[in-house]
Amino acid sequence: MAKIYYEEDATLEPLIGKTVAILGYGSQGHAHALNLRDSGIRVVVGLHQGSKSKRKALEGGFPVLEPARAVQEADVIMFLTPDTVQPQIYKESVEPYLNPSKSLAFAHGFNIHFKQIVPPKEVDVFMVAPKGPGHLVRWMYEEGKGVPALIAIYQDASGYCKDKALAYAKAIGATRAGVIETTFKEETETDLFGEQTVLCGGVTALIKAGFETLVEAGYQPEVAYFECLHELKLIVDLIYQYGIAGMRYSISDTAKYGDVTRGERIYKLIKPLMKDILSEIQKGEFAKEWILENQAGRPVFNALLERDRRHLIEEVGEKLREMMPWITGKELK
Ligand SMILES: NC(=O)C1=CN([C@@H]2O[C@H](COP(=O)(O)OP(=O)(O)OC[C@H]3O[C@@H](n4cnc5c(N)ncnc54)[C@H](OP(=O)(O)O)[C@@H]3O)[C@@H](O)[C@H]2O)C=CC1
Ligand SMILES: CC(=O)[C@](C)(O)C(=O)O
Repeated sequence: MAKIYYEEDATLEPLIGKTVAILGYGSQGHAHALNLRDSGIRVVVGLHQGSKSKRKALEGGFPVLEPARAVQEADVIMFLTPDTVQPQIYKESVEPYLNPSKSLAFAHGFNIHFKQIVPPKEVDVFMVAPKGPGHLVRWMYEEGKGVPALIAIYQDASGYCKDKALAYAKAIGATRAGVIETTFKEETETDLFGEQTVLCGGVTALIKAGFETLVEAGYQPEVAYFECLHELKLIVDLIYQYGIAGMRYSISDTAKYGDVTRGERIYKLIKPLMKDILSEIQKGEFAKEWILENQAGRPVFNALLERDRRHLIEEVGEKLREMMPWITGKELK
């Protein structure tokens, strides 16, 4: 089993007195910047001209600079912009100002693993990848807790790159929950797989298919919503806290029997598809498709998101959302 690093395994020392440039101030960016600063680390935010996030970063009390200026001021440069714009930012605003005293950091390994960014050998390159949405990274930190994270060391020119990565993980609260060391390859491939087949893509497919099956069979959309979305959180909360066995302890015997029989049929159908999707990721086919999609201006991305935005489940959700047990009762902003 992998070693898990906790608070006592990490020290902030490698970052004390240093400046971290957070490039981007979105889901992860705002959380890292606020948590780092609350942990006593100096933070500057790098945002592009006309950034919609600038107001929020200024309201957060951060110095907001052009990316190149932020990089020149920083000892650690953390890329928290969309993955698809990182190579251009690197070329234009980071690479010209690199020297052995600076470190590059990422929250996802995509651009390093797929060679969209190839750093010079003389700089440290590490990853601190929270295994959860950015807003939870901040909310959990504020509650004295943390979101677990993965760390990876791609280049250790200084000889103490891992100490820097653990210090960064500690500063954003991840060592409160636990940190596991991985590689850029393993994080990239497992993260892409998980978000496509189990988390976002997988669970949305299950919810939509279930909801549509019931509605098309003539049941009320509100009832279908409760069965296929609302209650999902409650069941997943049980799994999160007590495991699958714990969830099964709490549900009825009737539900358990349906789970282990009909669930088995679904499992057998989807596992071969999951293996195909993992293969596409490992061969770089997904990465190539996503890079080309962005070069073309995201036509498929925008069309499919708009299609889902108009889905009946969204309309019903708007009507029933206030009945949902909020994760934290906070507003996504
Ligand atoms: N979302 C998540 O929970 C997780 C994300 N990650 C990784 O974290 C990184 C950031 O993702 P995420 O937080 O979701 O990103 P978001 O889309 O939420 O935020 C992107 C931020 O980058 C800014 N930005 C866009 N273009 C530029 C630019 N050229 N220069 C500077 N800033 C720019 C945006 O500003 P504006 O809004 O004005 O465009 C915005 O503030 C990615 O590598 C992602 O894979 C890892 C784990 C989880
Ligand atoms: C939240 C998270 O880790 C994801 C789903 O992989 C992402 O947003 O990139």
